[in-house]
Amino acid sequence: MTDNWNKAAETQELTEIQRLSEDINEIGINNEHKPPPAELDDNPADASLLMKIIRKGLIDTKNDLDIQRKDPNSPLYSVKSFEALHLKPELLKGVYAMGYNTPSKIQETALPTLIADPPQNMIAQSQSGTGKTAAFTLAMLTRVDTTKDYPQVLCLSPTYELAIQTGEVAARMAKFCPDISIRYAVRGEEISRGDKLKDHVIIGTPGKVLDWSLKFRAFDLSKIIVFVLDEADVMIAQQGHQDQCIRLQKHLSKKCQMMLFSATYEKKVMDFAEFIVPSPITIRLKKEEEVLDNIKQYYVKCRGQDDKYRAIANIYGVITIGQAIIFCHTRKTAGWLAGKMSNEVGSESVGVLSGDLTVEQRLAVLDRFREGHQKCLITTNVLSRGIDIDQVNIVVNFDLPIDQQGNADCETYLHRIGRTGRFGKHGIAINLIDSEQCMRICRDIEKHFGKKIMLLDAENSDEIEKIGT
Ligand SMILES: Nc1ncnc2c1ncn2[C@@H]1O[C@H](COP(=O)(O)OP(=O)(O)OP(=O)(O)O)[C@@H](O)[C@H]1O
Repeated sequence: MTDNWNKAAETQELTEIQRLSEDINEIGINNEHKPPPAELDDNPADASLLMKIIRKGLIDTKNDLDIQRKDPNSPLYSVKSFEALHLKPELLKGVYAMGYNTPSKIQETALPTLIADPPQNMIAQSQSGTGKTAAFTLAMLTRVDTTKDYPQVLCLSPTYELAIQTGEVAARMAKFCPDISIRYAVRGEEISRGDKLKDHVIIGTPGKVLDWSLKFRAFDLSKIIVFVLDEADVMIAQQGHQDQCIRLQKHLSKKCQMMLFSATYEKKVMDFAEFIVPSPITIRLKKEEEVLDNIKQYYVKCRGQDDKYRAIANIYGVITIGQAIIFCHTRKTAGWLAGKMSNEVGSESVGVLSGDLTVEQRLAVLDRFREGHQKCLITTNVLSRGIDIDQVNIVVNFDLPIDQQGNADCETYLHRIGRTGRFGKHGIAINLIDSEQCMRICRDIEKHFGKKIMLLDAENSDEIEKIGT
């Protein structure tokens, strides 16, 4: 009886929620002639329903995106259309075929400069998930001369997965440019001695590109007219990558246009970038702009590893999680956590991606997650940068990111939490804290970005419910 009553009440409530959500979507923000839904503010019952709508994510996210696009402080703000950016008609068609209607701030700001003549070097910073890939990819494709059959554009990424993802974006953008040929230079792709590449665009990781260009002489670096470093700060700051990138850069012609993109640049990295890139145009964010407002950050106090696991289980039990990425410090912890979670929810729902897998295994895990077969991906820093999966609404730092000295690694933190809240979506970042030292690191991160990381009691389901997106 009580069950039926509850069900009836639930159905009525859902109908109410749907009605209200339709009203809100209908009013929309595009329709400036209609008055705001004042009655929602006035009626407390409606107001609590509104909260539920927001929590259930029933409001059309398109409207939310539109709101952000009209806010000059948002990284999605733009005043121009893609047409006004003077892209080639085939690329414009590609952009629209991808469902992009208007450019983001970084696209609007960077693209006109990147495709103008004479070519200019650029070091650009924009928050995670704000469309940097499209910005540099469109610039790369614009520069290709298909009457010449040799590599002209070289784009380097720090990881295999990111190179593949960028290549896929470039291929989709170039859908209406059938003459442009793109080649991946990543582990698993092989060429033979004596091969001469005819592809216009090479996208790969530094080691493989070095092999193909300098060892196999499969293409001539001095003929490259555009050189892109994605995740540029890590490419020029991390020892291994730095040596490789600088070796490659030495063989480029003086006229080669250099484009460096990232969401983060530590001061000394930016200084170094400005030193190695001749006369760059620099697009920088202020420190307080780096963390996106659409990602809410929390910390949970835990008593050890098992307690951290329980916190995740509690959160899972209460809020609707589209997909989650959980970052661990080591492969060992990732494996341990995956084992525990698999026991509880079944191994088919949990993926683990760490550096000990083969590239084929890594790609297969990522594909399964991207296609939504797995709801939760447990990983290490290998996946902290660039990976773009729309449905990820929670990032958990099972272990906070630290540098080699054991201090807060603020850049990695920003990239990790940026796996959620892509292109204006709402996201949640949860940091699990199990020691004084961890708490100190959390505070350092908070101070560094000047954005509050709020305490969340993972034993309190009402509190957890409030943070749900
Ligand atoms: N103009 C646009 N309109 C709509 N969606 C867009 C637009 N530009 C990019 N996107 C989408 O936004 C998402 C994030 O873009 P992208 O991966 O390029 O971000 P990013 O700035 O490179 O992030 P990160 O710093 O994490 O590498 C992608 O899913 C992309 O398809």
